[in-house]
Amino acid sequence: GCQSAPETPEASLYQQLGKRAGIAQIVEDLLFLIVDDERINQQFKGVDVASFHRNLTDQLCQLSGGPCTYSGRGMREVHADMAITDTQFNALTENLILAMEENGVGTGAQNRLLKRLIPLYPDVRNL
Ligand code: HEM
Repeated sequence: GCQSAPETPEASLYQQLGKRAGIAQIVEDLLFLIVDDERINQQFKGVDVASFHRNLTDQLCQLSGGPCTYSGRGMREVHADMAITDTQFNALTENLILAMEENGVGTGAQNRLLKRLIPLYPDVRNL
């Protein structure tokens, strides 16, 4: 096969997202999209934006193989009382994709990140 790439896939996804600074920008743009999205913005009323931004950035950084440690709460615990619907889950995913598009992340890298988020789905939906 063509296994000549020296980096691990994890390190390369982190690079493709623009390292922690790039991920922080994606999360900032995601926050603006969330605020404008009537399907989900009511869920975010009263949220500590700075801490949400830091924790989500660390989580995506760690998930993409970067040198970050997520120090927020567990996904099930955080989202348990929100009664998040499939429509809302998909709306957030759509906004994340848009935020990645806005930051020039390629489709392949987008899909690799989404693939790593899929295992969190049952926790976020409290299923
Ligand atoms: C794969 C999907 C998701 C991931 C990876 C994710 C990740 C996170 C993370 C890392 C935090 C911060 C936790 C902390 O500060 O301790 C958080 C908080 C939050 N999430 Fe999600 N989330 C997802 C889906 C959703 C959806 C679909 C909604 C609602 C539409 C949502 C609403 C919230 C809200 C409102 C908070 C703030 C909670 C608080 O600070 O009290 N999340 N999420």
